[in-house]
Amino acid sequence: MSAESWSDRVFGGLRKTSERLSENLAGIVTKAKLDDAQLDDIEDALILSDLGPRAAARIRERLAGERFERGVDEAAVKEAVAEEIAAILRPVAKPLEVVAFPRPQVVLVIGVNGSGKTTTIAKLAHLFQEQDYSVMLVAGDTFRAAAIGQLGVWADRLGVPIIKGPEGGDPASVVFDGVKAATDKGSDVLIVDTAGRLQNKRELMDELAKIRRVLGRLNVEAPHDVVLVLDATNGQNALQQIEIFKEVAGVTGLIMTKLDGTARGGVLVAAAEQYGLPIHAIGVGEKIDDLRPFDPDLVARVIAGVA
Ligand SMILES: Nc1nc2c(ncn2[C@@H]2O[C@H](COP(=O)(O)OP(=O)(O)OP(=O)(O)O)[C@@H](O)[C@H]2O)c(=O)[nH]1
Repeated sequence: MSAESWSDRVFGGLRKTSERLSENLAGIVTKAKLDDAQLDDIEDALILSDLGPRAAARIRERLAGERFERGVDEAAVKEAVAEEIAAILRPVAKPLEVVAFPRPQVVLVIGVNGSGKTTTIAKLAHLFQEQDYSVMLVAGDTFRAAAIGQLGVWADRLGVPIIKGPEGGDPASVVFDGVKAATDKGSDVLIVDTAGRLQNKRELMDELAKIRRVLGRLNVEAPHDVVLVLDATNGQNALQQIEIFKEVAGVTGLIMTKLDGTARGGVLVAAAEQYGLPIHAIGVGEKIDDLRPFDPDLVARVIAGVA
């Protein structure tokens, strides 16, 4: 762990998002009481900050119902916004837990190329290692030699075994080998990388369905988790990806990466409100320990600019 604390990194990572919201809210509250026009402006500001129409409407509702005992000013509004964002995030904040019996717990990781999938797998492996779980990786994206190579480099660095097939090989057969190897070795967690070819929905769907069939034959419970990795810099497109991957892959939870590179981190709130899928962790940097289970209250306060 680097010297900087995790909350400092979340704060630093979400700084742009927080500034965006502050800029959008600046100067809106000008009267002693919030009137409808001001509430409309606040709602617009929240939508402009990528929180999405549903979360924005919910926060508006909350503000309209607030009594603001100590007078209304920007700080009071931000405080109420933070509280409502926390109320949206709390129910979905769920770390990935290793509960599978028999072992291994099979975690299928999906997401479009470039979303940060490979790095996230490495960070997840590290997170599990820190909890004393044994981890094995499967390079299931057999379409790109680079993806296999990159995961291999991470596996070496972390000292975890990795099962690879030949480039162009059948992903389901590599996954099969992975589950067998992890079972034989008694590994606690098996993390499976998959191809992210969203351009060809049919092929992707067939491939994931085949992986599921093969997994199910070895262990009816597997995959235990289907984790979608999203790149926060994609803003509203990230929501579309949830929609599509839910349909093709039966997503069980989300990890949002690259929150440090964007002012669009509000999309985390939109995703939570719109889909209610568990959010397992957030990524705020490229280093191995830049991924942690997320603390909804901390994130809410940072986004709203009251931390
Ligand atoms: N700033 C920042 N960069 C990240 C984060 N997560 C991943 N990255 C970077 O994003 C880039 C893409 O990450 P990969 O892990 O290669 O993503 P991928 O989805 O596997 O992409 P392909 O291998 O191209 O399919 C890399 O340069 C990572 O270092 C994050 O939380 N913050």
